[in-house]
Amino acid sequence: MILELDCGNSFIKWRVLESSEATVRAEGIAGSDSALIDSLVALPGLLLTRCRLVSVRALEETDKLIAALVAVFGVAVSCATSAREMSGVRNGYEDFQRLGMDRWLAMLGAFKLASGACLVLDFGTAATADFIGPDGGHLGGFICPGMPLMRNQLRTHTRKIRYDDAAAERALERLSPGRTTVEAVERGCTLMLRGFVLTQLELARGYWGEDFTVFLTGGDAELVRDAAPQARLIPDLVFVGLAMACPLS
Ligand SMILES: Nc1ncnc2c1ncn2[C@@H]1O[C@H](COP(=O)(O)OP(=O)(O)OP(=O)(O)O)[C@@H](O)[C@H]1O
Ligand SMILES: CC(C)(CO)[C@@H](O)C(=O)NCCC(=O)O
Ligand SMILES: [K+]
Repeated sequence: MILELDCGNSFIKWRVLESSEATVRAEGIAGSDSALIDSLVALPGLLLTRCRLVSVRALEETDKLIAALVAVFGVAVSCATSAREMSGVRNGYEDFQRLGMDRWLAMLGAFKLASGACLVLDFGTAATADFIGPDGGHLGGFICPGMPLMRNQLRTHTRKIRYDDAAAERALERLSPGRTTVEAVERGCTLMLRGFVLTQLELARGYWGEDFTVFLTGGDAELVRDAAPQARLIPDLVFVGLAMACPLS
């Protein structure tokens, strides 16, 4: 069995594939290294042979997680690393190593699935957009605060914005102007993200007319779905790219 890990800034997304790589045996989201290991240890019949991992965390943090995986499961871990070019995609950053690995892998996955120009939109801790031309050339992208950061900045820097997660979820049943604090904040931030999507779509149309594929990914992709009904919602887009960047054999 193969363990795949996407270590973001807030959560670790994980899944276990059968060795054939054809079926997902188990998957989940962990808030910490130890929570990840607990979830894995609790899986019945787990027999890991390999592990592939992508991280946007600091090197020391990532190394610590790898050491723990090696210690607990005795598994070899291969880590996705930056490249100037891979699978027909050319990194557009001035310094290619500075481009977030999650963005790079999502781009590889998207270009493979689209075989043409694509706009990749990822909604996690940060919201990101990346533009890949029909020839695989990455034009660059944008990074903005995602839903968790926008909401937490408001909570942190105001005195009267306080509410719990349950109220936040209920507030998003509609997007009409809020009549409570929680509605006003949750709906306001959601509309900001939708505005971000519309702006990116406009930019992409400027480059490629209607000839491009839009990909939505990340934990909060559902929040902006209505703003891009033509988009392909691919929650595991980073994992598609991870398998390309870290082939096992
Ligand atoms: N089961 C879940 N557990 C945790 N967060 C979830 C879950 N489902 C959806 N989310 C949403 O996903 C968001 C986090 O997104 P995601 O996990 O893609 O990114 P991340 O790991 O925090 O950050 P990064 O952008 O660095 O990948 C949170 O705002 C949360 O609302
Ligand atoms: C932008 C995030 C935080 C999105 O997860 C990540 O891709 C990252 O840390 N990137 C490094 C900076 C950059 O991509 O320019
Ligand atoms: K991400």
